[in-house]
Amino acid sequence: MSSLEQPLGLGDLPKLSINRLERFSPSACRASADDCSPSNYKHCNGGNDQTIFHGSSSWHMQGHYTNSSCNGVDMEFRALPRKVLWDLPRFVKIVEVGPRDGLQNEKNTVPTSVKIELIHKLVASGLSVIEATSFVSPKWVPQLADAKDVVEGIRHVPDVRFPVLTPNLRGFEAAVAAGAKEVAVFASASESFSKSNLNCTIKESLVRYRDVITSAKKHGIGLRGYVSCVVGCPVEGAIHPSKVAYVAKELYDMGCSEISLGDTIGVGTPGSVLAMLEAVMSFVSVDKLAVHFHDTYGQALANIMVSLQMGINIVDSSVSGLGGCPYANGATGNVATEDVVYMLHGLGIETNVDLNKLMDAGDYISKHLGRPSGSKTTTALRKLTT
Ligand SMILES: CC(C)(COP(=O)([O-])OP(=O)([O-])OC[C@H]1O[C@@H](n2cnc3c(N)ncnc32)[C@H](O)[C@@H]1OP(=O)([O-])[O-])[C@@H](O)C(=O)NCCC(=O)NCCSC(=O)C[C@@](C)(O)CC(=O)[O-]
Repeated sequence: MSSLEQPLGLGDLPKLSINRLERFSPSACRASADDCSPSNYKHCNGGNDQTIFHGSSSWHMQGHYTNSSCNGVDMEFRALPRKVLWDLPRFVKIVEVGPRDGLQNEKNTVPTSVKIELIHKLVASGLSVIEATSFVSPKWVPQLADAKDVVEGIRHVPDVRFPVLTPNLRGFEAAVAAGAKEVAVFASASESFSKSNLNCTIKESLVRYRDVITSAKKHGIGLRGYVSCVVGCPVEGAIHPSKVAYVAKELYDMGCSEISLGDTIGVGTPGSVLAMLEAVMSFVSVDKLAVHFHDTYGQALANIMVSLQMGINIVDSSVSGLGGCPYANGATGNVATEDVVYMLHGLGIETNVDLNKLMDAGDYISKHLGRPSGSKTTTALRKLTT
């Protein structure tokens, strides 16, 4: 990765003639950098060893902290970034949903071989969880009618989890027969969306999922649960947080080990997301929660940030920002994985993902689809390097 491709932290802004930002300049801290090394941070921050010093790049957050905490220049800023960033996780697990959520909404069906190659490229970037496909009715989602062949094509790949969506027992059995080791069930917090997406009420979907979950437990199959429309529904409008909390709790109590909260149409803002998370977190422990944002209104990264601040450390995203739900009018793609990785690395949060290789995967699928990447990071970096 060239230096241009490294995520920029606040320390990259010394040229701005804004006084407050100048005080964050890494050069302002250089003289005292040794004193402020991560190993000495305990001393610098008054003995508290909780720290976000976990990146190694010079552009990660430590320059920012060492500067403000050790040279005595700016005590005001020592407290401020800590207040805002202190509780961020050290590591975020990214659940890549591009091959499933991303491709289920494409006008033209993507060939199986391209899907498999995309998954291999995503694996090469370091992603450890990649949602591969769905075992749903091909009449409802023809784009994923080749689910069995996709699973067959990746089943030899070691050390990576490949969950697949299953809407009922029939889908579950087909997934297991194909070799899937992990499945996801998907309910909705909106009655109308449940009807349009699953052709049943929320209650009926939960009854179906009880069977799937019982069977999954018997077979030792991993289980994820989705709640969609967690902030808004294309038909009903705003969704009350209590409805989300109810469905999340039901799925969790039935045995889903992770609950992904989906803003299916991307209408959430940090304010509405916060209220929703607070309600859900009253019933489901935060370490079992993931967030899944579509970027329809450009709010996804802000929503992820507030989720991290709430303690969530699992984020769903889609390479190149592919995606959308065929049964949610107006929903655009998921937040681009490249943009999420760029932001997280800029915050000094580890992901184990190689941004360059991830962008290669994005280029591959974008080229196949005949349109530019939906990732702003890729667009910016490709301009710099060509
Ligand atoms: C649930 C059903 C099947 C009900 O669909 P239905 O029409 O009510 O069910 P049915 O039992 O009457 O079956 C209809 C036909 O589908 C067959 N069938 C039935 N089940 C299966 C199966 N598993 N696999 C393959 N075939 C199946 C069944 O055999 C029958 O075939 P026919 O007799 O007509 O030839 C249908 O509504 C469906 O497949 N829905 C899935 C829609 C979907 O995948 N939507 C996108 C998911 S994205 C999402 O939910 C949001 C999320 C997770 O991404 C998070 C976020 O973004 O917020």
